[in-house]
Amino acid sequence: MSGIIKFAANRVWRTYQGGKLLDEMQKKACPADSSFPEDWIGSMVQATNAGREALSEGLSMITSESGELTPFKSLVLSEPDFYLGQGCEVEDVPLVKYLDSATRLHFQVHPSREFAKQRLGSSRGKTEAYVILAIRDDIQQPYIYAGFQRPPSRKQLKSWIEQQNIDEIEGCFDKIPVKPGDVFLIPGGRPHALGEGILMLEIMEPSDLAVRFEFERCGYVIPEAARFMNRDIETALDVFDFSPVTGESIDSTFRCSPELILDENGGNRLESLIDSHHTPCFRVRRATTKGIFSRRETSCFYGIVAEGCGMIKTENQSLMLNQWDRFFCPAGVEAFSYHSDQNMTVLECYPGGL
Ligand SMILES: O=P(O)(O)OC[C@H]1O[C@](O)(CO)[C@@H](O)[C@@H]1O
Repeated sequence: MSGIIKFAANRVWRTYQGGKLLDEMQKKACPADSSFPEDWIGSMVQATNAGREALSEGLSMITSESGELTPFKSLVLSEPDFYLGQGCEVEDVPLVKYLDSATRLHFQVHPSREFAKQRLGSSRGKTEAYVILAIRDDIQQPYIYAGFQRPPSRKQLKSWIEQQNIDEIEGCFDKIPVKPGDVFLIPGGRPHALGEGILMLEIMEPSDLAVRFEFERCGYVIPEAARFMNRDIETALDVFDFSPVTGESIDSTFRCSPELILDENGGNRLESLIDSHHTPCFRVRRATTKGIFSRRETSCFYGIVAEGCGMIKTENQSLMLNQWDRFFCPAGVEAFSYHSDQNMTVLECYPGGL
């Protein structure tokens, strides 16, 4: 395999409900919400699901040229210079997911990279970004929670967590309205919860580290080991950034506005959604094609077809792209072109810090 790789669905078990829209994308006979609300795209990260350790979840599998099912990660590691490019390590490549929530997710906070390195023996934290793709029809006011608008003291939060006083915890946040096309970056340390009825592309540092400080959602009780990353509550509290993100500073702290990189006369457009001035952890671009869009990228990336359909062509390959298709473009494939007469939009997710 020496070119662009398309991925099949890779559904992952989580503690919350959702995934009906992902079932629809997969053209399942009876789409329904379940405990598989996420699809990890070309993932090189193992999921951490307490009580399900015997199962291998998270890692994407691909069919090799000899017909064997192999982890995508093994293929990448067999030829890192071609797939990742020189100087890029597997840990530099973001974890990218479709996430489809039927219910509000539990309140959680992820470690920053520094915290993960210093305190958890992990090279990556979980700074994460959301590109909102769609909202369910029955949701009138879609929202996320992010950052404390009214930060509690550490002591107060500890007691609310111990007593599971979710009303008090929820009172620390304002609902942040979201709509398709919106982009948010949630740095490690910022507490958050995603609202119900949101389909998004989620891009994050490649880890599954989470402090879950709301222990029960919709009847599911999070096992103790999964609450504080198998550590104590003081360690969990150390993860939080308690500094306030007031109503007025929500947008400047979390929202990312697209920046135009290229606008060709014919209607092709390349925009930067997340760049190194937002975070060193990953980059995200949006390519819209009307006609033929010739591109050069020396870095590897995941491509996700968010709208429309068309083709991607290289010197040796010509692949159909339908809406919701996802692929990996190795660093060694520098020149490629998108072809579409329907404004095909591809979200491109790149490693950071290179
Ligand atoms: O607690 P769970 O069920 O693992 O779900 C956590 C989910 O929340 C997110 O961190 C989004 O906030 C996802 O990346 C992650 O999979």
